[in-house]
Amino acid sequence: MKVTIVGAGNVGATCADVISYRGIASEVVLVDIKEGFAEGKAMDIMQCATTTVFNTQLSGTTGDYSKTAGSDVVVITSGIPRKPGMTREELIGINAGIVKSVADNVLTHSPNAIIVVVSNPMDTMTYLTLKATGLPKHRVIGMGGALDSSRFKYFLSKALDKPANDVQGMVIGGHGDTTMIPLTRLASYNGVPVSNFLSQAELDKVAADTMVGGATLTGLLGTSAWYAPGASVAYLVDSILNDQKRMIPCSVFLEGEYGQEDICMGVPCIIGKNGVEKIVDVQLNDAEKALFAKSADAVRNMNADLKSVL
Ligand SMILES: NC(=O)C1=CN([C@@H]2O[C@H](COP(=O)(O)OP(=O)(O)OC[C@H]3O[C@@H](n4cnc5c(N)ncnc54)[C@H](O)[C@@H]3O)[C@@H](O)[C@H]2O)C=CC1
Ligand SMILES: O=C([O-])CC(=O)C(=O)O
Repeated sequence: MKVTIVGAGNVGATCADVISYRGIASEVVLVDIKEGFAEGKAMDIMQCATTTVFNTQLSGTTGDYSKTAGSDVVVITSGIPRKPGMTREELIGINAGIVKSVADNVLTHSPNAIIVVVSNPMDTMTYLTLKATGLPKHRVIGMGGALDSSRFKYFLSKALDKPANDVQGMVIGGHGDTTMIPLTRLASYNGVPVSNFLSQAELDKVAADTMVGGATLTGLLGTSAWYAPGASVAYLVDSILNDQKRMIPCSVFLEGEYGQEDICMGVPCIIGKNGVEKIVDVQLNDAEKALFAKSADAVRNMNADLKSVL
């Protein structure tokens, strides 16, 4: 199975690294516009093959999309990341043009690929990719919910003082500092509701920390995060390529689900070899439905800024 990752920067290269050492794909092509950059990242990662022990064939190219031909999955991470104090939404001006041209280039050589959109503002970039390419909705998947959910489980595990892998939970809604919806009501410690162990104030703090998880890391690192983002993309790609049918919150096109139309935002999806195979209705309560509607309003406002590129 072949994966192309466009953007060999922090997130793209980390994703290539995880896909390689976990043997998720047999072939990975990294693409960047910076001369020699993707080639260098690919060579560096390939020189781990005998120490972390993998057989994935990873190569890099400076903009030669013919090398990406026949990809099963294409991941778009090209674009600029935010700096401390910025929101993801402020990246739209530069990233929209990049994402649109990249999507056109990859589809010329891989007309059947499933596209995973990572560049921010991710929900709007996913909507742009879907509208600009005309691809069926099951083949355009925005990655955000997998990452936000892993951060949610991290903060829950800290509050519970229990291993993160014993914690279940999901974040839906937009992938923004104020639009994410950590579903604390449905989170559990090995099936037991976390509300059995944590007070409402503690749960509120977990939710608040999760929502600004990316901003906190951007403040600490000077640019946005990459280890968890890259690993989250690899997790999603694994579910597609290996037809795992995992339930992963992803930004997908809604046509009435969760009360929304003509928008891409995070909802729980079954992800398999066909991409988005099903949207799962988790039966939100009234308060959660109100949060989802508010989140959708914000994402829709952002999408309105696409008029100049669409
Ligand atoms: N959806 C999510 O959960 C997450 C999204 N992001 C977003 O992912 C994007 C990438 O972040 P980083 O990897 O940290 O940035 P980075 O700056 O390290 O890497 C971006 C790479 O894209 C390349 N690039 C720019 N234009 C290109 C083009 N037209 N064709 C090919 N390559 C091109 C750049 O040369 C650079 O190497 C940002 O927009 C960031 O906000 C980051 C983390 C999580
Ligand atoms: O925070 C950012 O700008 C990058 C991102 O989407 C994340 O790490 O969640």
